[in-house]
Amino acid sequence: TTIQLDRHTVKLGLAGKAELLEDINGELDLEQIIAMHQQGLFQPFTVAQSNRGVTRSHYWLAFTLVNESDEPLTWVLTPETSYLDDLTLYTRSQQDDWQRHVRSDHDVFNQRDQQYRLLNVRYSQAPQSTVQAYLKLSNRTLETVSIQGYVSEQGAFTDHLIEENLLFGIYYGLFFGMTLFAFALWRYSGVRKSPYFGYFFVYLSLSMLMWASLNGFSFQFLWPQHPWLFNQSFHIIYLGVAIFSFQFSRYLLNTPTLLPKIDKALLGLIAIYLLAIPLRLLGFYDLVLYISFFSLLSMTIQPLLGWMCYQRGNQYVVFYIIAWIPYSISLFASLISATSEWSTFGMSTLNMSQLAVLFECFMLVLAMLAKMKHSSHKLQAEAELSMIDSLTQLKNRRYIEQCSAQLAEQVESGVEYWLLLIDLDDFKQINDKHGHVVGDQVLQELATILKNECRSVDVAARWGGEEFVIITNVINQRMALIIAERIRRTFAKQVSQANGNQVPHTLSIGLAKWDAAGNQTFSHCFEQADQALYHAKQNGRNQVVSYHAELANEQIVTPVQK
Ligand SMILES: Nc1nc2c(ncn2[C@@H]2O[C@H](COP(=O)(O)OP(=O)(O)OP(=O)(O)O)[C@@H](O)[C@H]2O)c(=O)[nH]1
Repeated sequence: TTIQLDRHTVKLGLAGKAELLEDINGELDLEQIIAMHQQGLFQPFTVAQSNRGVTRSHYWLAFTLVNESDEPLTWVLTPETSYLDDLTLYTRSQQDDWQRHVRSDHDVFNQRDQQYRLLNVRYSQAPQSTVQAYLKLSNRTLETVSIQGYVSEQGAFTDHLIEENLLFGIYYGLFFGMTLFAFALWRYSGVRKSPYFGYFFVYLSLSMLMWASLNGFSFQFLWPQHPWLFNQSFHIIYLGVAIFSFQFSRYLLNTPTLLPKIDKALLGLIAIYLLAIPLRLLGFYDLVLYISFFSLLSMTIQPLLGWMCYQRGNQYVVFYIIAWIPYSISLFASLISATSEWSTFGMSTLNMSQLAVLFECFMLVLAMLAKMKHSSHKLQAEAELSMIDSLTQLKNRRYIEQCSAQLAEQVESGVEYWLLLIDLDDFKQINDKHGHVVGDQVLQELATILKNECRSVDVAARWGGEEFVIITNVINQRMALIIAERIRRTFAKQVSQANGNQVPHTLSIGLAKWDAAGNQTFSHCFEQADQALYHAKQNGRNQVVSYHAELANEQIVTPVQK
């Protein structure tokens, strides 16, 4: 049970080098402890005994520190956990009197010997000397207890701190970088109304706060003057982390729609966690401690939630599932370590969790990106669907309006568009004679002809009722007339069949050149095509009429062979 110190001693664990005594009621004083030690009531302290679970017990560690060098040596003693309430160290050098060093996380930060995130005692040991020590670790309330302690030579400890701070600097730098990136994503990508971003930010902030509390940085940087804030708030922070992680998941995964029953259960859990917050403020400490640990434990079901949503077709949640797996495993291990005596991992699981939460948040940002991409595809698909005519599966009038505006913007000089306005002849009679269903069938047959007669670069659409539109960019009027004439003839030849009856039909076409490059508006061109169509109807139907300037005054239209 002796600890040999030298200039290179860094974080030398007391396990294996100390003896342990549990003081269940915390009533024993130094005299009694010394007597019990002499009676052999202490037992060897091993790593396996460091996790004590949730307890009110106080613990004593007895050990001896030896400085064999010819120089004085200053050492620093630190505990395992940041949230230890009280640390009392009794030391006796050679035959001197016993000295008592009392440290508490209820004291303001700058009272600490070493400005370090964990409580500590600094002690200068004379050359060639032996120091006998009893270390008492205790909490003022029910708490998860891990009783390891570490001794370091001060110079070596300072070097170690440089490394540790660098690592934590990188860690928090990555966290803040990610927060900024997520914020920029939210601010500039048009998803400002998506609630999952809001929940993500709160979850991220609370997670950082929770881990800053658990690793002790909160005492150093967040509330150095008000350490009581930690003891009053940490269960509420746990609850907040759980509440916001579930809210984030509900919105990201869309559980209300995909998993309605499970979603109700999640809402139930959230309600319990919310209720626990005022209970804690009212003083129900022990109950809320267990609820808050349970809330963290319940978070580990989230990869499963992701998996269930994935199976129901939410393919974009893959990143979400990957995000949660390492964090769930390490959170689970941390909780087992903290609340039971089974695990020998000690607090290394907390370090694992800290790394895992960084990875998790990074993957959750990717998950949100994936969701945004998915949503924009869905919106695009919906937008496309809203521009399709359901009866004929041709594009509809809305599409033509949008597409003509785009064509007008992008048109290059020298490109000519031609507009064909197609209208069935006496369609009302077809409906009246054969019924609406047959009328629909005729419209569908015409749509098929238009699809076949158009090239992929042309646009064919149903303008409304029994009127159709084609925009084509053939090189001259002759080509446009050929296409129009081919459509007219094919439709006239193809007699429809309905209930054993033949349904003959014809159509008329008004043709107009759309001088988009010359700033002619589409609606102006449409009017001209409409005038041409009017003349075709006036002139006996079943024909193509091409618009020209004198048309409005002419009685005779341009006939095309029937
Ligand atoms: N079956 C069916 N009929 C439709 C649809 N949309 C419009 N109609 C009918 O199309 C007919 C158009 O009639 P009118 O505007 O008088 O034109 P028309 O009978 O074709 O005469 P002209 O155009 O002058 O040759 C009306 O009876 C509408 O009810 C549809 O989606 N399905």
